[in-house]
Amino acid sequence: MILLLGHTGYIGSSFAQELHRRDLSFRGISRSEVDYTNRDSLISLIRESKADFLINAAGYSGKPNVDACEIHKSECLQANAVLPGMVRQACELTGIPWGHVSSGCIYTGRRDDGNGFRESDAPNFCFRTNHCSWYSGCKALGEECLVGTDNIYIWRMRIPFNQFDSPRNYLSKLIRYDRLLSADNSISHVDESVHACVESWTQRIPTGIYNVTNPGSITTEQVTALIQTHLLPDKKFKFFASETEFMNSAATTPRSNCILDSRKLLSTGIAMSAVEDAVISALKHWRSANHKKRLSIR
Ligand SMILES: NC(=O)C1=CN([C@@H]2O[C@H](COP(=O)(O)OP(=O)(O)OC[C@H]3O[C@@H](n4cnc5c(N)ncnc54)[C@H](OP(=O)(O)O)[C@@H]3O)[C@@H](O)[C@H]2O)C=CC1
Ligand SMILES: Cc1cn([C@H]2C[C@H](O)[C@@H](COP(=O)(O)OP(=O)(O)O[C@H]3O[C@@H](C)C(=O)[C@@H](O)[C@H]3O)O2)c(=O)[nH]c1=O
Repeated sequence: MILLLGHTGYIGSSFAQELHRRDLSFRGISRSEVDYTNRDSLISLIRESKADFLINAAGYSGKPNVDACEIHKSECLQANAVLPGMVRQACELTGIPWGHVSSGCIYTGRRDDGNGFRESDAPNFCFRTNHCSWYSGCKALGEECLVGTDNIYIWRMRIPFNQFDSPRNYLSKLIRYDRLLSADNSISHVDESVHACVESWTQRIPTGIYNVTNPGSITTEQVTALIQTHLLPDKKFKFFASETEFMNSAATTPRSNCILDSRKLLSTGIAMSAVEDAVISALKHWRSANHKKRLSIR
């Protein structure tokens, strides 16, 4: 039996669907039902439910985006840095393995050799290095609280998207933002990523950190061109002249635009589609928010 923390969230609900689709026995837990942020409550829950795996998809990601984490600093710190360390204690004391949803947003740019960041590379967009966002700093701290843990999968996703129009979907965001930042990013098709995370447990691949992004990277301009080709041929996109202009007019905190190397996951036999193919697939199967009519442009 799998315990799923944060099943009401954007990423957590995708895990719930994937577990349901596979007919795997699981129980989604919400803080309103059991306060899993309390270590003893979580330990009791693990013991009573006889769980043999736990997925932590709970966290504070900010709505509509990470700018909100600059205002709600204590919630972000508690949910992204303190909670993982507390879940670690509960899982270690009860002896169950677990998976933690982390973020590739603890990096910026690419490695000095031009390649994507590997799982073994130290974060370079965190409180220990440069000027990072509060969110990214807290996510990196959360991973620090897990150093030395056995029996854990740390799944790093980035900028989720899929075929369902939603305020959290990267494709929906690009369609709706007034102006766009030019960037090159590794991104995660949510359904494929969650499938890969669950697969890592069902196949019992070696535990550790995994970058769970679609192989490769994609620029904002490439994504908008694909949106025009496959969904909205008449849509015009406007871009910021620079990151400075983006920061001055649309954002309060810097964004982590970065490239991750996802070959470690692939080496275990778990494959995700190339990033451009994943974006095209989402656009070809696009479903508007009410799942009935196609997204209308302003
Ligand atoms: N969305 C994204 O772009 C990405 C998210 N992630 C990570 O995935 C995890 C989930 O994010 P996402 O699904 O976007 O977040 P959501 O806000 O959609 O859901 C998070 C869930 O976490 C639970 N939660 C526990 N503590 C808190 C708290 N203090 N404040 C708010 N919610 C809390 C809530 O469930 P309940 O109240 O039912 O217990 C909530 O539904 C986070 O760790 C995030 O860092 C990683 C990469 C990308
Ligand atoms: C606000 C804004 C962002 N962008 C760009 C910046 C960035 O490249 C991309 C996404 O930025 P947003 O601010 O929408 O999303 P952001 O909150 O930065 O998204 C991040 O959330 C956390 C939870 C994660 O873990 C990350 O993986 C990532 O998904 O869109 C624009 O082009 N125009 C805008 O007006």
